[in-house]
Amino acid sequence: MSDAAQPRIELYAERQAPKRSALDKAVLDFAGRFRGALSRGDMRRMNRVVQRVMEQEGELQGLDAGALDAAVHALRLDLRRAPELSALTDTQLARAFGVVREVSGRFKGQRHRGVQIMGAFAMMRGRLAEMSTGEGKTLTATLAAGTAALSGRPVHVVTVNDYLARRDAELMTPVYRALGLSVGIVISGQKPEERRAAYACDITYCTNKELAFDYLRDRMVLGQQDSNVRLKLEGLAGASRTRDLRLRGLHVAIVDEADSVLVDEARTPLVISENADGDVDAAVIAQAMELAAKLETPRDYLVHIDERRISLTQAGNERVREVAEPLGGVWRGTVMREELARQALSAGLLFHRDHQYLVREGKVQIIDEGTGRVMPDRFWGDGLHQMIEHKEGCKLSHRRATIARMTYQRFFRRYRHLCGMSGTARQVAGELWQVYRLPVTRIPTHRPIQRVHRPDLVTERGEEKWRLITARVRELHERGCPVLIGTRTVAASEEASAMLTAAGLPHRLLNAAQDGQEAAIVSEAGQRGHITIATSMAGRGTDIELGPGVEDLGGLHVIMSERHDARRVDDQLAGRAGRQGQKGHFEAILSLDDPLMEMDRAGVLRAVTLPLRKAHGPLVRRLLLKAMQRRAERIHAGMRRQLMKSDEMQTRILAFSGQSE
Ligand SMILES: Nc1ncnc2c1ncn2[C@@H]1O[C@H](COP(=O)(O)OP(=O)(O)OP(=O)(O)O)[C@@H](O)[C@H]1O
Repeated sequence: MSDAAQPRIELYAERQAPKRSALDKAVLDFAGRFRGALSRGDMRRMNRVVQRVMEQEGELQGLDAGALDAAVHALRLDLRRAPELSALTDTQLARAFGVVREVSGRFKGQRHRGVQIMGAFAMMRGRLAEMSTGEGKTLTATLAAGTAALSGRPVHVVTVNDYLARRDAELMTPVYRALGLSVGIVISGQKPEERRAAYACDITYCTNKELAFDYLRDRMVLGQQDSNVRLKLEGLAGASRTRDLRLRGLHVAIVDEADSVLVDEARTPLVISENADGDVDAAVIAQAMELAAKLETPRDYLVHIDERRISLTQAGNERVREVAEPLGGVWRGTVMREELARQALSAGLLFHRDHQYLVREGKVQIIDEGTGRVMPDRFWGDGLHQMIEHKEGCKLSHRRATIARMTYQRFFRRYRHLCGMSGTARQVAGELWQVYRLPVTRIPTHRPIQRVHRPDLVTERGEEKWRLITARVRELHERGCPVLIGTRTVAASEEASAMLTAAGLPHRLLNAAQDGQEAAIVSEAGQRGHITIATSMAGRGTDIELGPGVEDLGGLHVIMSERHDARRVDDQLAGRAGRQGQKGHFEAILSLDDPLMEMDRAGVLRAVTLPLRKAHGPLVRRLLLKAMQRRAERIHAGMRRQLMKSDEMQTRILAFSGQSE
């Protein structure tokens, strides 16, 4: 790329949060309600860009290889003049999309469709393009990533797991290479030099987790100040400190599965910890667990299942003091002993094997409840991990100390240009605007959706539910229809597998395994006669191709056996059927025994609605479960707000002591 003009990009660029008054913020939050829907004018502009791209098709297809290269070169020179991505005009975008589309047609055999051009246009305008599952988001990203990279800005294409990062990068590399752009991949297990080399490429495909942690490590090198200013001030370009940096700043992020990355993952803070000096005091852990066994609910403590929290009552505090104070040591401090008691109660009551964690090779490994995947490198803090290890009879792991911490919310807000794609973002549009100032724009589908949604079936009891599911699966299987059964947790998928095995129905079970294997199994789920069980999130982002003759049988049949805490995850599961205008069926077979009903802690709603359920049956049961799901969504949104608040507060406090990031 030495032939092109030097891009005028900043060293380690990132956006500084604008200082706004509370009133300004409130006005902006309010205005956001109207930002998602495109105005008629915006719509006209978007359609005009699509039209202009299509109009160039003849001219561009007529170019020979040399002439197309020259067109790419001219485009690059033109795009590099823009001081900001947002300054690119519609005419420039239309030309860029036209050229990238032609290159994609020649080197990949796929020309972007009108709706994909719309999605890319929305992203170049700093929006989140909501495109239904199966609409080809991977290809859509090439228009935006290619254009942004040709303008000289480092682009990060962010996705949810290693498998997808690698797969998407490899799939699209022919297009980028033909545009003269280099592509890097950042996934887990890579060394710092490999990462640095990948981030030095024009376009880097990476997972949100690796990216955010690499940034966090860079911040530890750079310290607190505005990094760009600091680099300039200290004249560090080329000096040793920049050599330690991994990224080149936060210029452009294109986030795939954006609701999962920006909203769901945002519930967990990013923490870099290291093995701390000294072992965990095994005696204290054992004492805490013994103490917890002596406490009784509701006298001593209350369990808040929905918020996953335990609180001690006045009597409980007193009891803890009585039992623990004589033990001496850490037990003498009131705050400490109450915290230990709460943690020990949580370890026993809120964290369950095969739900929140697995025990593998004598180690407690956390399960990501959203994806059902195991996260071997994560640990619960404040002694909780060790208490669970104690409970399971495992060897206690090392004590860990936090050395840096931040949230995804804070991280992604720092991008100069943030945009994304998702099949399901509308339900969290308010939050995406409030947190990231990212409006959601709905893009129409390429072909009309043919998926049939059957009404939910809700039984009173779990056993009845599984009987119905097994019967339905058998009926479909006998006709040769492929069936995909979605469960919420690993444990539930195993239960489902046991049921089907008992019923003599051959199936493939997919949970918490490797992403690559998962994707392979999910992608085969559309073959005639296949039965597949998967946790709701497994295989997200993988295409399910229908086998020969399967469309005539009604396409893939998806059965949801449990509602997830968020409607979006259910919608993702439904979207596995009827992709790209193909035929497909979706139905939910649920029960009032499902864990979602735990939200109804004391069973009040259940008791109140019992006569109604008797009189009106299924409808009331259906509404009851929906109400619980809304409640779960509200609680989780509250937890994310709380995390953001505490993150902001901590930044303010730590900024004084110079420890944050
Ligand atoms: N313009 C196109 N021409 C031909 N085939 C296309 C085009 N765009 C996408 N496809 C094909 O459509 C299929 C679905 O694409 P992809 O998996 O990217 O969808 P998606 O929107 O990411 O789905 P999900 O929301 O489930 O992640 C792929 O097989 C892809 O090759």
